[in-house]
Formats: sequence, structure tokens, C-alpha cells
Amino acid sequence: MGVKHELELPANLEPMTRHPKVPGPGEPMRVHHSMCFGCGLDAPVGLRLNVTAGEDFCVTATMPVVDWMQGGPGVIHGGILSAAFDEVMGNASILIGVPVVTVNLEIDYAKPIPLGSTLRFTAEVLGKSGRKVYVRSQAYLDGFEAPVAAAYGIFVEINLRKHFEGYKEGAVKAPQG
Ligand SMILES: CCCCCCCCCCCC(=O)SCCNC(=O)CCNC(=O)[C@H](O)C(C)(C)COP(=O)(O)OP(=O)(O)OC[C@H]1O[C@@H](n2cnc3c(N)ncnc32)[C@H](O)[C@@H]1OP(=O)(O)O
Repeated sequence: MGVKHELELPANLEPMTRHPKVPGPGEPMRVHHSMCFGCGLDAPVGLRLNVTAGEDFCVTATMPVVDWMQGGPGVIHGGILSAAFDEVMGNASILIGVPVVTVNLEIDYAKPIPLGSTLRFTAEVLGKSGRKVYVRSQAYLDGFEAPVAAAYGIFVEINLRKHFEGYKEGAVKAPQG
């Protein structure tokens, strides 16, 4: 069995528009925090995902599968792949201009993913309903036509300032200089 889930979407999806200030197709998405495990370049350990804006509500990303990501011998840890999907899908949500956090993630792992390979991700926002944003992502490896893994995520719109109130004091800061 490969990728088998389909996300059940509500009937009352709302029309979406791409935010006018997000990067254009082919341009890199902005790093939302330099110490973010998913995309930050100052994070001591992190995925350092490079996400590129696509057309409409789509993004793409690539991720080299390096040794510290190992789970089973010679293959990626499922949690690392899940974190990568989370980051890529979160970036797709940015295209509609809504600050979100993840509330639900579902992953299909269809093939073992070897260390030394490079994963290619696609993600697209499928729709928005109230505060909920529905996103799908797929991961590909050279040599396989079908996705080697896939994910569905539900993200919920937040008030950015209020959501992180009380946590920011404990935030890890980027090293200076
Ligand atoms: C950082 C910005 C930069 C953007 C950065 C982008 C890239 C970063 C990507 C990584 C993102 C992450 O990992 S974020 C980190 C992991 N996630 C979190 O820490 C989130 C923790 N959860 C929460 O703080 C809370 O659950 C909230 C604030 C998200 C929601 O709480 P709330 O405000 O009280 O709202 P609530 O009524 O509960 O939920 C709102 C709607 O969502 C639905 N809902 C709630 N939970 C679920 C669920 N598990 N599955 C399905 N649906 C759910 C509810 O039914 C409701 O639907 P209805 O009744 O309205 O129909």
C-alpha cells in the first residue's frame, strides 16, 4: 500500500486569495524565524528547509537526507519527515496571508527513504473554512514516479501576538556576530 489517505474537506470552503506581499512563483519563501527548527539558518540543529513559492497556493522544497536524520539503519526517521511536512505545509499557508499553527497532521509513509538521498516536496493549500486551513503535501525521490510519502495538515489561524504572549521570554536567540 502506498499513499492512501484523502483529507475530508468541509463543504463550506471559502474562496481564497494569494496575499499580494508574498514571494512570487520561483522566489524563495522568507525564513520566518532564524532559529526555527524547520527553516532557520541559525538553528544549531535543524532541517534548514529551503522553500520556494509556486503558482497559486503551492510551494516546493528540497531536503537532503543527511546522517543525523537516521531512524532505522540507513533510512530517515519518520518524525523528521513529519517535521519537514509540517514546515512545508506551514509555508504554503503563508501564501494566503494568514498566520497559522498546526493542529493536526496525518502522514502516509510509502517507501523507506535512504540517507544520502534528496527529498523533493510539493504542498498546496486545498481550502479555508473559518479559521481552519487545509493543506496537502507530497514527497518525491528520484527513481520513483509516485510519492514516497504524503501528508495532510489542518492549520488554525491565530493572533500572532497573543498566541506567543508569555512564551517569548523563553525564546532561544540567534548567536550574535
Ligand atoms: C507561527 C506563524 C508563522 C508561520 C510559520 C509557518 C511555518 C511553520 C510550520 C510549523 C508550524 C508548527 O509546527 S506550529 C506548532 C505546533 N502547534 C501548536 O503548538 C498549536 C497548539 N494548539 C493551540 O495553541 C490551539 O489549539 C489553537 C490556538 C491552535 C486553537 O485553539 P483555539 O483558539 O482555542 O481554537 P479552537 O476553537 O480550539 O479551534 C479552532 C478551530 O480548529 C478546530 N481544531 C482544533 N484542533 C483541531 C484538531 N486537532 N483537528 C481538527 N480540527 C481542530 C476546532 O474544531 C475549531 O474549528 P471550528 O469550531 O472553528 O470549526
